[in-house]
Amino acid sequence: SEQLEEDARNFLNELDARGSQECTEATMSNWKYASDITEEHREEKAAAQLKYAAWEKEAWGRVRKWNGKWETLSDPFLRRQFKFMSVLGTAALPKQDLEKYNNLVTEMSTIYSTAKVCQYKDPKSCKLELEPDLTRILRTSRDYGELEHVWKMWRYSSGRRIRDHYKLFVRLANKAAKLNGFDNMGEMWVYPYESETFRADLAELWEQLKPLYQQLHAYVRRKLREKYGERRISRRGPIPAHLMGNMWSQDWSEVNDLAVPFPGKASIDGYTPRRMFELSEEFFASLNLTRMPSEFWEHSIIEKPQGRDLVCHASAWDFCNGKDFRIKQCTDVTMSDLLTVHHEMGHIEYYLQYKHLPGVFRSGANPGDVPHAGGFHEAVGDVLALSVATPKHLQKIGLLQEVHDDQEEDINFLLKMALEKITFLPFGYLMDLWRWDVFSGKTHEDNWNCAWWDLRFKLQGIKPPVQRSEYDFDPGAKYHIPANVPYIRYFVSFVVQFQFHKALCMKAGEYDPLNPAKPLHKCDIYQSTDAGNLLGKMLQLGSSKEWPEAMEALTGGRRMDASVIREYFKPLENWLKKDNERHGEFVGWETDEVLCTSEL
Ligand SMILES: O=C(CCC(O)(O)[C@H](Cc1ccccc1)NC(=O)c1ccccc1)N[C@@H](Cc1ccccc1)C(=O)O
Ligand SMILES: [Zn+2]
Repeated sequence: SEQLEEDARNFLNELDARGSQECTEATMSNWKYASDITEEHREEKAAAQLKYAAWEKEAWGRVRKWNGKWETLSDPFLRRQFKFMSVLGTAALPKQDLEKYNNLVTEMSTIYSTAKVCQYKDPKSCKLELEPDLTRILRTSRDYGELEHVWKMWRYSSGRRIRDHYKLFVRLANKAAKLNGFDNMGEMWVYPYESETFRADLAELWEQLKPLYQQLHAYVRRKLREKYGERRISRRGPIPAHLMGNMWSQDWSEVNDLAVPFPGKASIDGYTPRRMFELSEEFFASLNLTRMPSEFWEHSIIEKPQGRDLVCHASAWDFCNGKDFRIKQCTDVTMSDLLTVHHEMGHIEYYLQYKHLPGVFRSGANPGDVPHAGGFHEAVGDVLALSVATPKHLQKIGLLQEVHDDQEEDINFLLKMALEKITFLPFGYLMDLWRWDVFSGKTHEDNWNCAWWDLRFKLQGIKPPVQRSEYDFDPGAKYHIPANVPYIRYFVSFVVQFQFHKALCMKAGEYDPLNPAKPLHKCDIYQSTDAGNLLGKMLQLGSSKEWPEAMEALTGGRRMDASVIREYFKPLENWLKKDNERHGEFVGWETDEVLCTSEL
């Protein structure tokens, strides 16, 4: 009835106004702790989280009174708000359990963010931190022993120390999931993807992408064998995990110099973090998207503050008041961090584009909210970075001197992109494959670490440089596990970002499937307001529409489609096949080594 619609609209508006206020308060306390880890800030954050949970419970109780009525509303925009607000989340836990749950996540995240490691050459000096120290060593050192030391000691100082916290966390997480009507927390995490076939679709995407990954793996293994010798890198075995230039072997682009036969690297020396952020803002503005508000520049933390502990892992924050948006990032002046800058700015741009929507359609950065269409949020900045990374664009902005537009440079460029994008796929997939199995009980806590290395071997074709056991907890050495941030969103993003890129490139006239002079990997959408307007229209939807509908608005398609990323890398795939054949490389990996012993 008209009256019911009217009452529902008023009811939701009132909840939304109060919810934004509560959200602002809670986010501020969360920010203060994440940017300055002190006991006082920890207590304040804990209290604010309980206060926010009390509000969520009150709102949920009032929404329930509409059960049986809201389903009959004719406006889908209203129905969808009720649908989202009907799932309470972890606030469903009894107060003591919720307090314990929150404290465990904060404690695990703090152990991770404050972990220190001793120098390889000087065991008495133990002040090395993940950012920037260990990240730099992993990226620049080619000393096998030093890399092994850093890889092992990081896991000793982070993952191993949170194993027991994680046991209790899993129990409480599953208790919360059951109180929400889910079998376990893994089911609650995939619910926002609103698709019965979501997990099957992911498995199919990986099957379609595995052949390309295996070709790349075989090529890189040969290059690393040539560098470190046959004894360390066997012809048919998995690659030792500490040699890929990244602490988690999730991005191999830093071994680019070993893998890519030619120099000609772009350099960002002489830049400052502020310039890096302004460069990114410039790109968004060139697309007729929104520039950063003044509060952003005023309150963001874009360089690591000295003299205090903080969570350095990058994040983008929405303070729920339509004005205050911030990034916290311990920016290092490197090309890799320039990509992270675009990634974080993409989150902020999404916030800015959908800030007019009701709060329930604005997915937040808080790990608590499982953002709907999480994969899109993770893709926005990366889509722009696909244009920025092209030699054509890097030369345009003065980050690359000479550009010769030939086949050699093409393969060179595609190899670097594959070392960043293709090598990530198995990692992006296995992170939650492992966690879903842990939440469902399929992987028992006595086998956590060896189940992790089974997946790391099976999907990534890597092995630990030193044997592991169940005294270790290597998943805990990756931020998103102690911080309880779901990860499948990144796998989704790495697939859909190429679908978005293709649609925007066509709109910008930069890509033409019938014109070999305009292949997808050479496209740069910079300054295309047509492309920007199309992207903006999708961003303004937030999660007010189901994600296939949002995708259709941009790409015309409704499914995740691996054929686009395969098309982008086609020239490289052909080149790798030929090169691996020419060298008689074995494609794939096998081992009879025991990577992890399950004795406790
Ligand atoms: O973790 C990140 C970047 C941090 C973030 O922007 O995804 C951040 C993670 C986070 C931090 C604190 C609480 C929750 C999530 N996510 C956000 O800031 C965020 C999340 C959802 C909505 C809006 C912002 N990237 C992943 C994967 C990745 C993505 C892109 C390139 C390379 C690698 C990684 O580093 O392993
Ligand atoms: Zn992100």
